[in-house]
Amino acid sequence: MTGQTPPVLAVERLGIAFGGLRAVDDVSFEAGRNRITTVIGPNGAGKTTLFNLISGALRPNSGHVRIDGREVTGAAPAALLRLGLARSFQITNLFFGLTVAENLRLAAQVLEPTVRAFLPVRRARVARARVGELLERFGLAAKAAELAGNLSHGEQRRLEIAVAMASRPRILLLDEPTQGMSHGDTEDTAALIRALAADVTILLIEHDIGLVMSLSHHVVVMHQGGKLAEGPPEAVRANPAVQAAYFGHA
Ligand SMILES: Nc1ncnc2c1ncn2[C@@H]1O[C@H](COP(=O)(O)OP(=O)(O)OP(=O)(O)O)[C@@H](O)[C@H]1O
Repeated sequence: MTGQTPPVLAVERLGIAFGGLRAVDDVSFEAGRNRITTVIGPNGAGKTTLFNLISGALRPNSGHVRIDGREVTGAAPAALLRLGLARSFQITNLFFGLTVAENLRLAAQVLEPTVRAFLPVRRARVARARVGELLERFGLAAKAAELAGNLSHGEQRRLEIAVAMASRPRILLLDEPTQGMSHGDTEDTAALIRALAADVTILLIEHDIGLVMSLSHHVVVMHQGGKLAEGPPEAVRANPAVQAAYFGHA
């Protein structure tokens, strides 16, 4: 034993096959505490499948996922949320017919002590306080009473991240959080993600290489299910194998 604190999130030799296709093949890496670790790779490289394995949406055929050294492989998403792992989805995951505040309150309800969890919403003090914090932090206070379905695309993506943060997770998985955003919204969201890293360990899937370079502390490159390389952003970009497999393709 080294006596060192285990990494907040560790993936060890993780793998899953769909029929003959090894969608994630023997992938290992660690996400450092309060760091932004970004998974990149060409379409079909296995990034989303990797997220599905880590977040409990899929069970791996092989390998391990550990949170703070504790084995959580194959645990259900709700159990992982209780252990502090939250995920924001690439496909929008909001209730469009509810207001911004209501979406946040539903997600924050897990913070209520169990005995109060079924009390009327107006008495859920912890959840209500959390909603207030999130509205401020995510710049959504002016939209609190607006239906989520009426928000702009950029605001909806921001609300999704706020919903994922509602339970005060320690690990946040974000799947292409700036996809489809305008340049201005992308910049704002990048600043927001950077600020969030003060509180949480972030694992990101991102296609925008400029953003990957400016946001990430650590980059994991996937290719055909396997891990091709990992390291600091500049080192990864300079890696000839990465350039051939990924940056070489416009
Ligand atoms: N449920 C499934 N059943 C069968 N094949 C699947 C399933 N999910 C993913 N795949 C396949 O696994 C491979 C990896 O897909 P995945 O979506 O993880 O890639 P990705 O890197 O996230 O791609 P993109 O950047 O396009 O989102 C692809 O060939 C995909 O077709």
